[in-house]
Amino acid sequence: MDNKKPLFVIKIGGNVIDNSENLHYFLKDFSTLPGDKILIHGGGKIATDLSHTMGIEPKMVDGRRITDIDTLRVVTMVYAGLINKNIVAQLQRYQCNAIGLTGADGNLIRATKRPVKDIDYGFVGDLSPSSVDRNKLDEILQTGVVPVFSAITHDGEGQLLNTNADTIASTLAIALSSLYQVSLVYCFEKKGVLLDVADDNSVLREISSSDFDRLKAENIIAGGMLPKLQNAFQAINSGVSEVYIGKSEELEMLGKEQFGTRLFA
Ligand SMILES: Nc1ncnc2c1ncn2[C@@H]1O[C@H](COP(=O)(O)OP(=O)(O)O)[C@@H](O)[C@H]1O
Ligand SMILES: CC(=O)N[C@@H](CCC(=O)OP(=O)(O)O)C(=O)O
Repeated sequence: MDNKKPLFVIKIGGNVIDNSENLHYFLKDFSTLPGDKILIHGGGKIATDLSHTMGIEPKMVDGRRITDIDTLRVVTMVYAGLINKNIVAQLQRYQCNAIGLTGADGNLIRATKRPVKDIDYGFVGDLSPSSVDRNKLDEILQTGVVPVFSAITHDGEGQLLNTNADTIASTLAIALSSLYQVSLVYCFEKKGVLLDVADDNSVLREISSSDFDRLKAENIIAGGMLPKLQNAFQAINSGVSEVYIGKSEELEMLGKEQFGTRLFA
């Protein structure tokens, strides 16, 4: 029997954040989840829209943003400022005492600038489980305050780095799995991993890593779902107790009814 305390590590994606009604609905449900919890948010869609407005052409390769110095300024303003502080304020409104963080705050997540190979991603951070100061994060959790992480980390040498929010969520979940019984939940705008991406009723209730390989080969899983599932399977294979992917507006079903897609090793 696992007698570790339960912990929810929940990630919310950019398409939900872009819709204030859906975001508020999600935050209300998030605030009522019992026990310890951490929220990680993206915001890629808003950063892309603002980049266009500012005359900076966004460039994505394999789901990762090429982050030159101007783009780093935009994503820091958008993720660590605008979105992070709005989410924290909304959570306070629902009596959920939250604290907004980047990886630089409290030196909680230290990343490594992605090495230049075929592609120079610029100021993009890569993570490993040792990137996370799990004891410091545990101290924050024990105060009862809910950490809310944006997609910004640092390298310990004064450089901020743009870091994929799905990867931050799985890395935090893995790092904390030695202290907690972690449920990692990816919330986005669809009902789960779908057999037909245009049909919200085609949810696959369970997928294993061999199903993932097959669905990838058949092109049923594509785009942003590929890195999300890679991160999610890494978590399930590295000590995280359970991993779900589902719709942000259905979070209240978690632990009560069937929520989204559950992953199996
Ligand atoms: N089989 C699939 N089931 C669900 N979504 C899929 C599938 N294949 C591709 N996708 C796409 O993946 C997207 C989710 O990835 P992404 O946009 O990175 O998520 P997030 O909003 O959490 O950052 C969905 O909006 C959908 O268009
Ligand atoms: C390096 C990198 O790609 N970082 C991501 C971070 C934000 C993110 O992950 O947002 P979503 O969850 O909304 O996609 C980006 O700038 O798009």
